[in-house]
Amino acid sequence: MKITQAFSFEAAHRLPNVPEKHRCHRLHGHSYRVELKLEGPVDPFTGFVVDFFDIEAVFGPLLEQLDHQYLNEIEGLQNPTAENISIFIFERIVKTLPQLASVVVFETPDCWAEYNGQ
Ligand SMILES: Nc1nc2c(c(=O)[nH]1)N=C([C@H](O)[C@H](O)COP(=O)(O)OP(=O)(O)OP(=O)(O)O)CN2
Ligand SMILES: [Zn+2]
Repeated sequence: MKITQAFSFEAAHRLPNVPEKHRCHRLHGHSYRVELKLEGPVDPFTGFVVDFFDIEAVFGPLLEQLDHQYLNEIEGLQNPTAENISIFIFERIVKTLPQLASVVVFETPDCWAEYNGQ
């Protein structure tokens, strides 16, 4: 069974490794959407793969570190592409949420990256 919980945060960033004339080289912001996708068996008693409240409890503190921040200043996010943000989140929560199958980070409704650990 697969379950997904979605979150959102606002943040500023710039992409330091694109050419100067690339518009994302300049400081700008996004309303990010994060989807945490989990996979595992349904517990026959609770009916849950994982309680959504437990997912929120694990991800909440990390979400707070990202929300309304300049992402480039966060250790490990010096090049905050959607790809690198999804890796950053996955690596920090997978040990506590072993059912985590992938992390999807939407920069815009049309552009996103999904990381499943490889
Ligand atoms: N593979 C990736 N490509 C790009 C990334 C990324 O993370 N991974 N990021 C960017 C910039 O962050 C850029 O800001 C993307 O957002 P935006 O310019 O707002 O996107 P749109 O082209 O959809 O904006 P419109 O104004 O709606 O045209 C670039 N590439
Ligand atoms: Zn951007």
